[in-house]
Order: sequence, then C-alpha cells, then structure tokens
Amino acid sequence: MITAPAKQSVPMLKMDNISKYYGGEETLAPLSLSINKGETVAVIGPSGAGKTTLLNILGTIVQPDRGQVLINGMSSKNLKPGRQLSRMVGVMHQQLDLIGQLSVINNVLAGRLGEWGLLRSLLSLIIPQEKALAVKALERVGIPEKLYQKTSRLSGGEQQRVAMARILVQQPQAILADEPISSLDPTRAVDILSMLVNFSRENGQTLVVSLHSVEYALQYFNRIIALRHGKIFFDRPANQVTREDMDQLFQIEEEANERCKPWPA
Ligand SMILES: Nc1ncnc2c1ncn2[C@@H]1O[C@H](COP(=O)(O)OP(=O)(O)OP(=O)(O)O)[C@@H](O)[C@H]1O
Repeated sequence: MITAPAKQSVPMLKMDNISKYYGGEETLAPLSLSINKGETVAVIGPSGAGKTTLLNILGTIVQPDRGQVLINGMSSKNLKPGRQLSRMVGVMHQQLDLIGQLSVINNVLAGRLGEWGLLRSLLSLIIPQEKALAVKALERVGIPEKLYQKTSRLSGGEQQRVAMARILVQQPQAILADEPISSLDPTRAVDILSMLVNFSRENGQTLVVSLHSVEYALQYFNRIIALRHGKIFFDRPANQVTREDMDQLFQIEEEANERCKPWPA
C-alpha cells in the first residue's frame, strides 16, 4: 500500500540567514530559526543580546540588512501593511504604544485599525465601532469597568491589560511581546504572563515573548531560544534546559573581568 507523505505544515514564523547591523556593529549575526503554529517561545539572553531586534524583525517593524523573514510562508516584504499584516502578527511593545489621552475603549479598538479603512477608524474615535468586541476583551483581561476611562489615569498593570485587550481584539495568528512584564511587580507579572500564555493557547496562536526572567521563561513556555551577542546560543524545549546552560548564557565576559581588575600597585 502506498501511503501519502505526511503533510508538512508551514512554519508560522521563519528567519533565513538574517543579519542586522547598527553603526557598523553586528547586532544579529546570520541567524535562522523556525517557529511552528501554536508554539509558545521565550527569547532570553543578556542585555544587548538582540532580543528586541529579533522581535522587531519578526514583526516587520525593523528591516534586516540581509536574509528574509517568512510569515506563514509569505515573505514579509510581500505582506501588505493593514489587514493582511495585522491578521498575521500583533506586536506588544515594551512601551505598550497606548495613547494616554484617549479612553480605554479607543485604545482597545485600535486593534481593529488594520481591518478598518481610514474613515471607519476616524469615525470610531467619535462613535466607537464594534464596541461589543472591546467590552468582551476588557472582561477577559479583568477590567471591564475601565471602558470609558482616560488611559493615562490607569496604573501600569492596568495599561498592560489594555494592551492585551487590544491584541485580543486584533486576533493575529502570531503574537510577539517584547518584555511584557518588565515594569510590573512579581504578582502582576505572573498575572499578565499567565493570561498572555493562556489566551494564545486557547486561540491556537503562536506566541513569542522576550523575557529577562529565566524563571518565568522556564515555567510558562514550551521552547526557549537563548541569544548571546546576536547569535543563537541554544534553542531547545524548556524541559531540556539545564542550570549549566543558563550559567553559560549569562556568564560575565572574561574581558569585562579584565577591565575590572584593580590598578597594579
Ligand atoms: N535603533 C538602534 N540604533 C542603534 N543601535 C541599536 C538600535 N536598536 C538596537 N541597537 C543596538 O543593538 C544591540 C541589541 O539591542 P536589543 O535592544 O535588540 O537587545 P536586547 O537583548 O533586547 O537588550 P535588553 O535586554 O537590554 O532590552 C544593542 O547594542 C543596542 O544598542
């Protein structure tokens, strides 16, 4: 009997030999990786390793100097900004990109801008469009009562929830979040991170998050991509990462130690 070959699914996110230079310095070395649909991935590494740059390239916010990014099998260069791109990837930046002067509902509905044309987007500032979507998303992140509040009056943790509600409303196939818990205390950090991971799992979305906390990376994510000096230091399932891997990843540079030696007498 002849059996059909197993159908290979297209990776959700793929980087082929990506390089990025800033001021002549190599920020990302030729780097390749592939992330499947529905994977939850933490990107970790020392400060300056290139985590934000990697996420920004995957999110098509920054263009690589060499190589190509494929999103759901399509070159990112061919994805049209607007509806097509917003259905594929949603990005949560460290700074959240909320407009403080606007009410929460308008910031949440900004997740729909990719779907709406210019006129509808402008109209929504006066008469919020698809209000039910915003209400539902705010209920899911636990702050439905903040619907009409001015966003700048919310606490840091509440603003983080607004940014999450905006992603829920956008419903991209892949969510890229850059240090989504950096400004939060440990209890709120756990709330936000578990919410993000649970929502993306429920919706079958791919999730890629950059994190400083190794502990949270190992606890919440299936796969860990570790960067060091713009290169992949290791890339493996979270349950196969060892203490030794982490020690090596974060070890202080020998040169840095040299620099810190006391002056000779
Ligand atoms: N727009 C830019 N212009 C110039 N240099 C940049 C730019 N963006 C990043 N870099 C440099 O690229 C390197 C990697 O930065 P990146 O922010 O990607 O690292 P990171 O791993 O996210 O760091 P952190 O954990 O501190 O946020 C750093 O040396 C940084 O100074």
